[in-house]
Amino acid sequence: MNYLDPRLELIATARQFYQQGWMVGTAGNLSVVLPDGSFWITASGRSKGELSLSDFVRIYPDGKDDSSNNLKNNLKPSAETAIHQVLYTLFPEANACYHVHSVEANLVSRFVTGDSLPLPPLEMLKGLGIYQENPNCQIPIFANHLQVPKIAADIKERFTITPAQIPALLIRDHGVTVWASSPESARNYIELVEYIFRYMVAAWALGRRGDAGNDND
Ligand SMILES: CSCCC(=O)C(=O)COP(=O)(O)O
Ligand SMILES: [Zn+2]
Repeated sequence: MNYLDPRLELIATARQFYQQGWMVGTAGNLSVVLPDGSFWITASGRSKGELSLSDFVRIYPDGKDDSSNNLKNNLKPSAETAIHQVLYTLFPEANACYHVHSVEANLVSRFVTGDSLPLPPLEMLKGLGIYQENPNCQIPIFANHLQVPKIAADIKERFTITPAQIPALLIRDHGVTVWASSPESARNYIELVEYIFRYMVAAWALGRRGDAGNDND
C-alpha cells in the first residue's frame, strides 16, 4: 500500500486557502498528527500558496523538533505551534489543526467586545456538529497577545472551564483556528466557519445599507 505523505494534503489545502485570500502574506498555519503522536506543522514565515514537503517542521510528543536539522535548513516551527500543541492536548481525538486569517474573521471579531461571539442559527452549523432547533451557538474569542504562549494558556484555561461548543476559536484581530479528527474535516470546518463569518459581514452591511436606504425614502 503506498503511504501518502499527509503533508501533501496540507500543501494542497494551503494553496486552496491562499487562493481564497485566507492565507496571504505567509499568514496561517496547518498541522497534522502522525501515528507516533508527533505532528507536522507548516514552517514559520513560508508562503502558504507555494509550500513544498521541505516547508514543514516535525514536532515530537515531548514538544521538541529536529532543531539541528532545522537550523541548517533555516526552518523554524510556526510561531503559533503552542496553539496547535494545546489544542492537541485538550482534544486528543484531534488529528489536524488549521489556522487562517480572513478579513471576515477579523471583522466579526470586532462585532462584540466580549470573549464570545454569537453565531446566527444557520444550517451550516450542522457541519460543525450543532444539531438543535434554533441553535444558540457561540464561538469563543481570545485576545491576540503578542506572546503566543499566552494565547495558548488562555485557550487551555477557557476550555478547561467551559467546553467548546464547536471545534473552532477566534483570535481577535487575527484569525480563526479549528481542530478536527482528520485534515479533510479541518478543511471543511474552516470553510464552514468562514461561510458563517461571510454571512455575518454581509448581513451587517445589508443592515447598514438598509438604514441608509431609509434615509433616501
Ligand atoms: C503575517 S502572519 C503573522 C503570523 C501569524 O499570525 C501566522 O498565522 C503565521 O505565522 P507562522 O509562524 O505560522 O508563519
Ligand atoms: Zn496567525
